[in-house]
Amino acid sequence: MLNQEQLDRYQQDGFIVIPDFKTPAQIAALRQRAAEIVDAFDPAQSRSIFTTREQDKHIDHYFLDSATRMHCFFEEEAFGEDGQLRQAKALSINKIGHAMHDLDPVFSAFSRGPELAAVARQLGLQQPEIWQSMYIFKQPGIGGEVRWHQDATYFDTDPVTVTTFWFALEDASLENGCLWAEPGGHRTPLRERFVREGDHVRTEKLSDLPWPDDSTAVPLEVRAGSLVCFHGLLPHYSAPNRSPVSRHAYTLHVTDGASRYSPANWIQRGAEFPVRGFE
Ligand SMILES: O=C(O)CCC(=O)C(=O)O
Ligand SMILES: [Fe+2]
Repeated sequence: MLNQEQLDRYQQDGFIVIPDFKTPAQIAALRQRAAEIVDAFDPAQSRSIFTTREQDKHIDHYFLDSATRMHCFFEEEAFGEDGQLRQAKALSINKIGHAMHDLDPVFSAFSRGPELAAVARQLGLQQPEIWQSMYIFKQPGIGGEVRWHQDATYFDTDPVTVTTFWFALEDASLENGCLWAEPGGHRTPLRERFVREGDHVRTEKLSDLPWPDDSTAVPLEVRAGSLVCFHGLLPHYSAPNRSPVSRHAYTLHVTDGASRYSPANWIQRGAEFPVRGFE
């Protein structure tokens, strides 16, 4: 799948863009399925329109439970001061997460197959384990920023093996909030760790190293169908989407079963719902 030059580039930069990895038909099927999940979603389930402390607890549970389910999360700017949605529900959801790749046949088919298995192998994942899937809408007008982070913050393993497989389902541009990354930034240390303690999660600061800015980071403007793979220590970010055009993407976070997966990671799987790879 990848030639030596592309693999060298991955080592050098910490990311690689593979154009035309998915066909328009594959993308259409995933978009259709996502739209159906959103359509079936009852906003009262997430309780995210309430802001009291009691309700915050529900939001926590709604988030933690999503590790093994398919939950819809609203954009932060989805609601007006009157507590009502500012645009249609279908244009208000920030993302669906986090187990569609195992629970839904359409998502599972998109998330697996010999091509993905081959890329994972070439990137050094001996025993790929897909922990999480996210369908990110980056809605027109209100699509939220994803602040600078490293994905190893959320998928801590020893050694670091988490690798992100990010699929553009629409053209991603500077206007609609494409990804930004810092070439070579995968050689910087882990800055934060997201730790689960029972029903709570917290973020531990590990390093004072600053995040990149647009003097060193580059925008990853890619066409629909592109696959972007990146290293778990690569700092990345995406800006708010103030444009009238959405920026749908689908992303998988994958570790190597040969590395030790931290028992403090927020997503855990057991024999009742085992973690699977690309096969
Ligand atoms: O799509 C985005 O804006 C951010 C995605 C991301 O952080 C990821 O896939 O790890
Ligand atoms: Fe990320």
